[in-house]
Amino acid sequence: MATAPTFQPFRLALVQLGNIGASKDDNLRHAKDMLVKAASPEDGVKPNLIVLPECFNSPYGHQFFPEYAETIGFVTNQPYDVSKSKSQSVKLISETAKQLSTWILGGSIPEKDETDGKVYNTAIVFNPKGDLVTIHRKVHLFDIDIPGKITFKESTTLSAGNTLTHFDTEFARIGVGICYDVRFPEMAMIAARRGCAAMIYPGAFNLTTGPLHWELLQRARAVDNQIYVAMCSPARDMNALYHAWGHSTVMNPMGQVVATTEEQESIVYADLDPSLTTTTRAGIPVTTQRRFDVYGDVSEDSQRA
Ligand SMILES: O=C(O)CCC(=O)C(=O)O
Repeated sequence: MATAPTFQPFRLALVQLGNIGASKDDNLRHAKDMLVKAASPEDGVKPNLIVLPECFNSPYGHQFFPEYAETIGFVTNQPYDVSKSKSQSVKLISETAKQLSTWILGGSIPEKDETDGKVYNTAIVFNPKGDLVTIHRKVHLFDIDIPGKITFKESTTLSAGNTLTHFDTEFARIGVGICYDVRFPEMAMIAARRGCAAMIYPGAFNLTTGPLHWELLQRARAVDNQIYVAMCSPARDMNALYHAWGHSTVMNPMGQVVATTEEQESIVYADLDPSLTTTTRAGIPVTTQRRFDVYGDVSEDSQRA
């Protein structure tokens, strides 16, 4: 894998999007309006990277995924022509990234792959020219059953992705996961060991696991790996079938909350600082104290990134 770009200071914005309803056109229009708003904070410092939440163009629920799914047709290491894309969401977020001249991690959308007929939960990443640089298909599907609290089975209609995803910007290498992926420490561990400055997870926790684990998991991934970790949720809508936790958050490599919010629609800004990563790693040097003679290095055996 190529050497990671040097981590430079950069500004991240998380759009905790509200009003995600049945109309995809309305959802996309509102996502665009909020991206435009996020690009113009009050202090005038435009974010380098703006993130949307999981499933920003459709209601969240396995029954909705096939109906809202779009064909993207992205193949790693092959040129992708957005103007010929069949995906309405890809076209719109691409156009917005270009208009704002900023990176956009377009949360996730239900994606139908025409070659295998399967539906995935897929994040889409655009550079400031509007090119689709990579996609990430959720690797760990959200299948849980906590009796009397929450039962959810994404695998009813979704298939799992099989690759890890990192992308290089002019300011850092960034790792991508989606929501439930945050529970699997290997993904963040591999990303950190391959030079990612941050792991970003569009996500939509709920009112049971949100208060229990949302912040804890981000804190854990950040402290384990001494990286920044961010999660971007939809706003909570008590009229929707799924009640998202909200609380989009950015955690620093010391495991401290840099920026967060409550459950309503909002935009969270954070300035990511490479010198904090450096001092964290120098002060608590776990990155050089690992005992790979006693246990394996999971980043060595994972080829797919
Ligand atoms: O892990 C959790 O508790 C929630 C995960 C989730 O909502 C998701 O993967 O969409």
